[in-house]
Amino acid sequence: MQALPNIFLIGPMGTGKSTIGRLLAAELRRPFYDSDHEIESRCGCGIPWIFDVEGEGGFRIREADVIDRLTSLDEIVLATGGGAVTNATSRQYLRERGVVVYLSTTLDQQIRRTARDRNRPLLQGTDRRERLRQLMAEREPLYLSTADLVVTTDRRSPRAVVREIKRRVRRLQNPLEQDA
Ligand SMILES: Nc1ncnc2c1ncn2[C@@H]1O[C@H](COP(=O)(O)OP(=O)(O)O)[C@@H](O)[C@H]1O
Ligand SMILES: O=C(O)C1=C[C@@H](OP(=O)(O)O)[C@@H](O)[C@H](O)C1
Ligand SMILES: [Mg+2]
Repeated sequence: MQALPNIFLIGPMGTGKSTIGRLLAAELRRPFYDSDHEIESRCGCGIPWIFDVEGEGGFRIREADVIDRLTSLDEIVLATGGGAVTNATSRQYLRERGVVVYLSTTLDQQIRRTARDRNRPLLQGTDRRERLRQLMAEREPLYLSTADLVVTTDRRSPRAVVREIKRRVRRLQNPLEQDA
């Protein structure tokens, strides 16, 4: 069976990119990368620290560099951060270097799934619902224009989402084949 291309996951905070990416990579027996984790390990510091010291602009510079490096690899699964698509060059690299899957979810699910997390600076000290709604309004066109596939993660377990991604990516590769 034909090897799957690189698979890049995009979408808003809390949609499940990091969780599902890790599971998908394990099922496909290929390396998994999370751009946030890569940024933190290269910097030796946490994302909140980067936002505090270098601002969102500094974080985006780091993120664009990491996206370029990771999308240059072969046969990987990459979970990007929710704002990676705000960089036009990153969008180009994602589109050119693999299959891009937009994991979509509802605002309620985003709120529920990010409720206990303190590692997302953009959500600290704000009206979380309003902030997430505003980010989605700005970014949804970028998700849609960058993605090859859209897969919802609502009311679906991570494993069910992984099955759906595998099925849809294989169908993208072999449109004439009956679903195995
Ligand atoms: N399909 C899903 N159903 C329910 N909870 C999920 C699902 N996918 C992820 N989660 C949970 O939502 C939270 C955010 O997931 P995460 O992978 O960090 O999202 P992202 O990387 O897109 O911000 C985590 O606690 C994770 O366990
Ligand atoms: O939406 C965003 O701008 C961000 C999303 C985060 O990643 P997740 O989408 O994995 O939470 C992380 O990159 C940073 O906090 C900024
Ligand atoms: Mg993540």
